[in-house]
Amino acid sequence: MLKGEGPGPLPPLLEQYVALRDQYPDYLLLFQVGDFYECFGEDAERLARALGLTLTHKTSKDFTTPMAGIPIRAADTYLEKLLALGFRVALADQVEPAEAAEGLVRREVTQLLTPGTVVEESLLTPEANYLAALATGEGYGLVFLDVSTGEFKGTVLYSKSALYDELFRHRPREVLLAPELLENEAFLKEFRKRFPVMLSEASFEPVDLEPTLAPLALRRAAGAALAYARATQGGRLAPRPFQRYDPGAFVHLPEATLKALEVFEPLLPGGKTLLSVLDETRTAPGRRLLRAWLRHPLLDRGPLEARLDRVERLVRDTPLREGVRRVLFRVHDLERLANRLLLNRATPKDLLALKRSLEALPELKKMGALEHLPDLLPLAEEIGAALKEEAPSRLSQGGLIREGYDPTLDELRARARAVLDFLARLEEEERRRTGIPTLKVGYNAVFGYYLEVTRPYYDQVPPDYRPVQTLKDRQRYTRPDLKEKERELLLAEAQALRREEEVFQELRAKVAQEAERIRGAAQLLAELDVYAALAEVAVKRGYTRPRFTGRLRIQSGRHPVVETQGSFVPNDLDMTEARVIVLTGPNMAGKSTYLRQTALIALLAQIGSFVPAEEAELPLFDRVYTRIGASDDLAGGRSTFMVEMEEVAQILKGATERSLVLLDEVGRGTSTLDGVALAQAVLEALHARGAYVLFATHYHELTRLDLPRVRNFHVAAEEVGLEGGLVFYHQVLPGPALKSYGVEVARLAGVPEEVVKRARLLLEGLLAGRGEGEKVLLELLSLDLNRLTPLEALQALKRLQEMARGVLV
Ligand SMILES: Nc1ncnc2c1ncn2[C@@H]1O[C@H](COP(=O)(O)OP(=O)(O)OP(=O)(O)O)[C@@H](O)[C@H]1O
Repeated sequence: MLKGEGPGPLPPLLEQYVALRDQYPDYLLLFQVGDFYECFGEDAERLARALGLTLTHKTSKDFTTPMAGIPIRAADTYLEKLLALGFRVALADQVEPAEAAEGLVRREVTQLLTPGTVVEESLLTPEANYLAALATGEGYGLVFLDVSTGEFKGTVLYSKSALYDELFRHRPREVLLAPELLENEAFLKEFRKRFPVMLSEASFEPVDLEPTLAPLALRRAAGAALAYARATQGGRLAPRPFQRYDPGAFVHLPEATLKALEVFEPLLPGGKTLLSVLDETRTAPGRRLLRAWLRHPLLDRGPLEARLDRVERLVRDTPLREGVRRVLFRVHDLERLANRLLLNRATPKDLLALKRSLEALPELKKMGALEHLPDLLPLAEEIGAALKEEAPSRLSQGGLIREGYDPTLDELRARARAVLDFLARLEEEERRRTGIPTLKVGYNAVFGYYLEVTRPYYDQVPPDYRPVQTLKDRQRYTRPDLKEKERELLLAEAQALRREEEVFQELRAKVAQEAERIRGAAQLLAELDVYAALAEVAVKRGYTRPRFTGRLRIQSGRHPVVETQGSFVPNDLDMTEARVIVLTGPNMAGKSTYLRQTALIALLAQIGSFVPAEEAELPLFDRVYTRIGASDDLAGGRSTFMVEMEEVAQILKGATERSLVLLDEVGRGTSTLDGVALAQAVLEALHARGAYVLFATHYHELTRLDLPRVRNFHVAAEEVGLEGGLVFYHQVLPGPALKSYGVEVARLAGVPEEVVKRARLLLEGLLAGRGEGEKVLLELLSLDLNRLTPLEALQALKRLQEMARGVLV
């Protein structure tokens, strides 16, 4: 019922509102009243709260209820906001003109908008807009559908962490959960925490997928996505053939890695991302494809070299690169255009955009940028022959079809024009006939065309004029033949308008037959766009082509994002012999940056991009793991240390000899002794595994690790002056750092002098005293006597003795 006060039945308007609203219980119903969309009752309160609107009251005789509304003129802005807030919105429009209505205007729900299914260009960004559906069975069946482009794909995942990784990668705006998941409270709770997104219900009836062997969980999820999307689109949907993909066929990039490397999103608001540095694309499909590549870097050399060849060609051939980018600038979002064609939603403006885009393609062919582009020029010519260059955006306005395209239309227009000519001549003729110099032909909505005579000439009005309206100083008349002409004109105009619509629809249907070829062209253009963008970045920033030699050796590598923000000191990395690098150096020296740049270079190489280095030899990594920084999961209720160890556990479970692992201060979240012990054990395990590990740490104990493939490096910094000022060189050099400078950095940060002094004193005490002694004991206890060879035992003894000597001196 409607929240309100007052006895008796609802006023009729509100009754109509409630009836429609109750048909769409999961939606916020916006109800057109004239120039506004209104909500009443509790929904009015929700709307006002969500959008910060003032709440008013709808009051009639003995009834009052809260009311809030948005102007239809500015509806898009508000709708966008509502969708972003996770509302589903139903638009109930007036479907007949108010003047034509007998009593209450008829209203119907004309559009259902949900975050994951919008197709209105005004409510979309150029990014992919995914609706996801999730069902269980032999694993998690996860399906993504982008209603705006028709992209439709899915995969089966066998662990929750893989599931969340995949969700994080795609960032769907709405997720449909199968009933067994919606009813599983524990799952739901965790899901909400890990992946806060709008959840919706749908019927999970399985559909057939190619290949028909697809597991039930996948077929159910696909069925749910299709059914839900179809319902919001009024039954119209044009999905592309379902694509089943295997995340294992790509480099594994866990959520933590994408976050830590700031691939798509900055860690701090306003920060720059890898994507923002790379995104020199010129078209929306190109931008979406670049994102897709970054989501799924490749494992195999063949396709990577092919991509690199394409990029290299555009790097070397500057006129070609510039030409391509210039042409692409004129190409519209062909993917979404093709989709709108298939849905019968393309507007005249869409067809013109299509025409302009298609016209640009032969130029690309001529340049030699794309050989296999389908020839769609005839289609562009057809559109050009039919539509005027400045077609109105709405069909109902008419005037969009060119003269000479359709004989029937020309004939109707000629008829209308003849009447207009007659009316134009009429004024002249009647003035002559009646001798009234002020006689005028005019038009208004009530009387149609009329003849107007001013008072002084009333006696000259001829007998065939019939008065229709008297004003203060003038009189308006009509004439039987005038009425007739007017009817003729209106009829011809209405018929012409209808014919225009028919012609447009025929044209659209004809163009829609080529939608698949347009999609094909869109795909090729998107790729070209990405190659050109990567080439542009490579030239602009001085990247080089990586070589997949199986060795990890980077000369003068840089961080692709940090280097754009100021001067940057390039650094080398050579892990030909080494597998573990222990990196020490004061805070702020550049350890994290060095770690990240290594992974970013590898990632860039494995999407087929040039890399920020003078020279880069790389293996093909299968996974990139990171454990960087304190990613508190306060919302998830897990402590920093707990999160850290969970991530470490994942890494230890998954890392192979082809994996790249970045560890930044692992162990920091707990007591020093625990931390050192854990860090060492983790390093030893990864070392045994043969993974490529970069380990940044303040635990100088770790620089004494005695393993064959461990190397020590440090980031250079220097103390200047007696007061312990610190200069950072950001230079990575062999050997461990001599000390950690933590106290000096604290001083730089403005910690009061007396505290710094006290810390220095304490530090000296610690260095000289107990701390070291404890480490000797720890080392002693960590020896596994059952597994030591006599030689190793002797070496350990020697090391212990040296350490003990250090303590006592
Ligand atoms: N090679 C470099 N050239 C120029 N500036 C750099 C370089 N490396 C790092 N920086 C800058 O130095 C600052 C500190 O870098 P980073 O965070 O990597 O230090 P860190 O050693 O990891 O510090 P902490 O131990 O406190 O985490 C950053 O602002 C970064 O932009």
